[in-house]
Amino acid sequence: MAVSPPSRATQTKVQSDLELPQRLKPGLEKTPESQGEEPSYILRATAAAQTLASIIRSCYGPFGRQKFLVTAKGETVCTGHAAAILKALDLEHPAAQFVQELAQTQVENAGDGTVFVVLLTEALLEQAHYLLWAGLTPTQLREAFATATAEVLTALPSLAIRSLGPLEDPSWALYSVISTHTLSNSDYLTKLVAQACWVSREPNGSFKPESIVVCVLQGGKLTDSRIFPGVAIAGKLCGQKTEVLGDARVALFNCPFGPTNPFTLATPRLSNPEELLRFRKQTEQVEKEIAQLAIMDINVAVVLGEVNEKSVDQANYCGIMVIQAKSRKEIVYLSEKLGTPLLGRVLPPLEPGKCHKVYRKEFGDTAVVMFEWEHEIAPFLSVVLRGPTIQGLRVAEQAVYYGIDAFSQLCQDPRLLPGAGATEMALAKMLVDKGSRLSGPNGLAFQAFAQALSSLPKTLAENAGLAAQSVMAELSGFHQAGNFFVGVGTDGLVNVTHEGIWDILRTKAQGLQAVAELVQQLVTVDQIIVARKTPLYRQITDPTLNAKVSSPLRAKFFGKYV
Ligand SMILES: Nc1ncnc2c1ncn2[C@@H]1O[C@H](COP(=O)(O)OP(=O)(O)OP(=O)(O)O)[C@@H](O)[C@H]1O
Repeated sequence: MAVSPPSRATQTKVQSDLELPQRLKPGLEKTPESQGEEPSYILRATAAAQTLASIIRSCYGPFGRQKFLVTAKGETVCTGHAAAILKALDLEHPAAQFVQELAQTQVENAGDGTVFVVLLTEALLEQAHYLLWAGLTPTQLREAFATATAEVLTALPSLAIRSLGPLEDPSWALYSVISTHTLSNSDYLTKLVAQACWVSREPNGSFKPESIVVCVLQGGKLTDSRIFPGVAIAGKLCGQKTEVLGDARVALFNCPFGPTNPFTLATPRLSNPEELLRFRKQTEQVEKEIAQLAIMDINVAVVLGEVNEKSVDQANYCGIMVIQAKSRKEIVYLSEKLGTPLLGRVLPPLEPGKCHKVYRKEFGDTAVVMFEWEHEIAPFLSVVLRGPTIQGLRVAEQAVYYGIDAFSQLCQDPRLLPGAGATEMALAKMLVDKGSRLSGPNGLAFQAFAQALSSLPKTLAENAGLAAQSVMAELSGFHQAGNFFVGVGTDGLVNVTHEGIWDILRTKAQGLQAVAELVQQLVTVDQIIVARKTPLYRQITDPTLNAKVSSPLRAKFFGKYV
């Protein structure tokens, strides 16, 4: 039986009463005095984690909801991407900040599992709260949780029943991850990503996620999306020179291409001699700058900013192809891939970006600008996504990145686990079985961990709009009977091996390990100490302890904690 809330704690039975904390002994009732002993910090940390989890709980799984997110720049986006939602939150409670950081680290390291880590942390903290209330000391709890975590991490690989072969098409292994993050055409997108990943894989089996570039191009349908060798950008060609078909030498500019004052060469409005003089000087300066580019053999200029017509004429004259990038992301990509800096002035770079060809490629009713390398050293591949709306393209782009990260994980460890909550339920059953044979804190911690793990399939059921209690009872019945491949699907329980729902072992193991470490740390915290920006160091629990201004030496010592 799992660890229950305080009101039910008195009914919990494990083997040895002697080793149980006082409040878990049979027949012991909750007294008013004992209420005063609530471990208040853990209660507040649990409440903070609950608040955070409540924001993204509905995003978990393939039936997850979308949210309107108003970004700091005031832009409204519609997203179900938990990492983006979490990143946007301004949190005050340190426990919530730690959970937010944990989720961020998970997404950076594994590219997936954001909601999983937040929900599991919340559930484990809730269980920790009950156990501390019941009388376990923080040290006992931390050690017992560490034992339960070790048990889980040891058992986890034994549940990985499939593995991606080195020469196998990875579509089946990427489908769950991509379909969870797309609203439509999951099959098409999965095949596209699988093909891009498979082609980009090095002969020795390694894979660099950064070798795949995603370019979004509004218009058409998602099924018009394609893969091209090289880097594709949705930039606009500005001059007469529309291609460089060998030995391209590229410079990137994060500034206007031409005079910077409002009296641009195309529309001069000069009302006095000083303006005329300044205008002429600027024109000469720009001519010099563009001539300098030509002297240094630059034949492609990519500009993020305004492009002046007269400057383009000058570039045409010098044989320079001018491309106006549509977004900062595109030009940053190019800077990374070509290994040349993004310059704030029109100057020749010390090291220009080199590739074989730069040209416009017709693509359905539109075109992209391609940067291509010679075949044998072609280091990049572009997934060009089409779609009628920018919002839809953003979702698809995110799903592609999830797929690429998943493939990267699989290249490091090809093992996969049954998904849809089946693995969490199998682990929970194993912990309950082992926990019921253990006495004292370890037995309780095993049961608490099991309870926390089973909250994940329960959330999948809730998000699918199913009757969660009865689904969980049925799911538990199947797992008790040894059917470890049963999980939660759209209309109820499903056999995940038949449905092809797989989770990546490496991602799940990383998430479990990180959550367990954080919870073990949080259960031993008993206070929040806030170091103010002014040199006032005080405990927020006792405002009367306000220290006056500290000495410079003291300030120096505490400086590193501020
Ligand atoms: N078709 C499906 N039916 C049921 N469950 C599924 C299906 N596809 C994926 N899942 C399950 O959904 C869960 C993952 O959901 P999701 O991707 O939303 O969470 P996450 O990975 O923790 O967060 P994020 O992807 O935002 O980083 C896993 O348990 C996975 O097995």
